[in-house]
Amino acid sequence: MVTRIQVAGDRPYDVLVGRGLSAELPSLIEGAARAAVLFSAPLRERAERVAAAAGVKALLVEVPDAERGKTVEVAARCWDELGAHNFTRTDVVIGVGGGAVTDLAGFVAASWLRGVRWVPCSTSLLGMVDAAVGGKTGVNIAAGKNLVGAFHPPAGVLCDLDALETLPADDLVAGLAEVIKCGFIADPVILDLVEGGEIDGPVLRELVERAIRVKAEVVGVDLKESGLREILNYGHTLGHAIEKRERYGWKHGHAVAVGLIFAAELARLAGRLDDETARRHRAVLDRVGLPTSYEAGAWPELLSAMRVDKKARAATLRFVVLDGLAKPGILTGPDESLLERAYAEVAR
Ligand SMILES: NC(=O)c1ccc[n+]([C@@H]2O[C@H](COP(=O)([O-])OP(=O)(O)OC[C@H]3O[C@@H](n4cnc5c(N)ncnc54)[C@H](O)[C@@H]3O)[C@@H](O)[C@H]2O)c1
Ligand SMILES: O=C(O)C(=O)C[C@@H](O)[C@H](O)[C@H](O)COP(=O)(O)O
Ligand SMILES: [Zn+2]
Repeated sequence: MVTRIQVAGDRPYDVLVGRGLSAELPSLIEGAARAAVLFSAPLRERAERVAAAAGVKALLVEVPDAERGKTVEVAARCWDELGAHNFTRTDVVIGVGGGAVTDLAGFVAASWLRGVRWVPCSTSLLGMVDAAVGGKTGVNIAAGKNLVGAFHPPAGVLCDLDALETLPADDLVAGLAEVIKCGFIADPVILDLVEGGEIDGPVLRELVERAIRVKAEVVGVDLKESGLREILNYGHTLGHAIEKRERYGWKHGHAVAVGLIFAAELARLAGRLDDETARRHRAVLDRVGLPTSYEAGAWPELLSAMRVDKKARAATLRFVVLDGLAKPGILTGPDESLLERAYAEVAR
């Protein structure tokens, strides 16, 4: 069974969730003569199958794995490959991999000839529920996470659940951080499911579909993050600062997990969130094995890294917080002392 979740916008597209989805690819890239298939080493076999299923001349482009591939230098190498093979505006870019590869593939597509079509074939939980949906593409630079990029929605998204069978357990857990984020900002049934028992088979599929629906609803009305879309950044202000401090060696989902607890404590200390909902953050993240603390001495460096967060306006930091379960809002310009007290709750 294939589930289709539509994402609205100027050019609406579908996110397909199911098994063995390669046969859906040709209809998404109709009119293309060539496809560049970007992948990293662990996904070579899958990328070769996707390339064969595309039904057009395919150029396989291997990129470094995980965050090592999400750089300007790797993007430039991809541009050179497209140039060497005379890729034109009717050709397409396909990303086969987790969020890092699809963010890179989307960025290469957004920037090549000022924008060509692209399709993420997402292979990680985090990629399916978040990175592949919504058209945020980009790379990291020394100054911070995802600081160079473009909004460039895909032609369609393939979430082949078969891929999750080879996903390392640690990466499945990392993906749950974004699923749980969706539970807190919009769909508490997600939290009930995660708290309820084993996360496999039909429960995993339900979680994937529910989280995609949360994201699709939001990006369908606010592609460029002029308001509502900011809620998807819940937990990311501190999360991205941790990733930068770790030189992108921490998994994104792990950093977001710590960031979610920080944001919950911030809201609780600001008098906006009740104790029980704040406590639930730690409990649910802990339950699935996500990290819930970070180095105490890192605070000054993290505070400075948060200043390049995309939600900041001039010198004013802004945080997504909750005013209750599934009631996201913005906390603007909190005192440094409040931020420090919230950090003390995650510091070890
Ligand atoms: N664009 C967005 O809206 C958005 C949203 C959320 C996250 N992101 C980005 O996504 C990235 C994180 O994505 P991620 O958690 O998928 O990490 P990732 O892409 O680094 O993948 C994690 C690891 O899993 C491996 N892997 C992926 N699928 C596999 C499979 N099926 N079988 C075996 N190995 C597999 C990868 O090769 C990698 O080693 C971050 O860069 C983050 O910033 C972007
Ligand atoms: O799609 C969004 O919008 C999000 O904020 C989703 C996040 O999970 C994701 O990590 C995103 O890449 C962060 O975006 P950024 O603009 O803060 O870099
Ligand atoms: Zn994220």
